[in-house]
Amino acid sequence: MSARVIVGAAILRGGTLLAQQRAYPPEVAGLWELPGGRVEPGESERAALRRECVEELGVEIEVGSRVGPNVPLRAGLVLKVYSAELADPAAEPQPLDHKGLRWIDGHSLESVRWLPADLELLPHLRALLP
Ligand SMILES: Nc1nc2c([nH]c(=O)n2[C@H]2C[C@H](O)[C@@H](COP(=O)(O)OP(=O)(O)OP(=O)(O)O)O2)c(=O)[nH]1
Repeated sequence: MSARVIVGAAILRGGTLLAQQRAYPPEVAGLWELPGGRVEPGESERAALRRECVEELGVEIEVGSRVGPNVPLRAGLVLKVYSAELADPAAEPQPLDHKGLRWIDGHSLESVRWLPADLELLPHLRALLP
């Protein structure tokens, strides 16, 4: 069976990248990740990203192209990241399911406490920022 896919959105606005801080489970609470989550059976990866961003952030996004490689997570799961923008640039994402949100510039990217898998993607995320 192929690995189940977790999609992550690298949402860009004004030269910054949106990150969200996990509230649970305890072993990763306080660490930062990209908005996203599991692709449901029969759902496209882009549709899953749009759904997750409505659920987690309360905003619509436009999904762009793939960013970086597939990153294997624990057995049977793989993380795939896509670039994205807010459909309405004036909309303000809300941390509906997370501890907090942060718009990160290129200089701060490395100092954020990311989930381990996301560290592998940092050079690719850095390349999206001025
Ligand atoms: N959304 C997201 N998840 C990530 C990233 N990096 C990373 O390792 N993950 C992991 C954390 C979770 O194990 C999984 C995402 O699943 P999820 O967002 O549905 O998290 P969850 O634990 O609430 O879901 P579940 O397993 O209870 O269904 O992928 C990332 O940048 N964004």
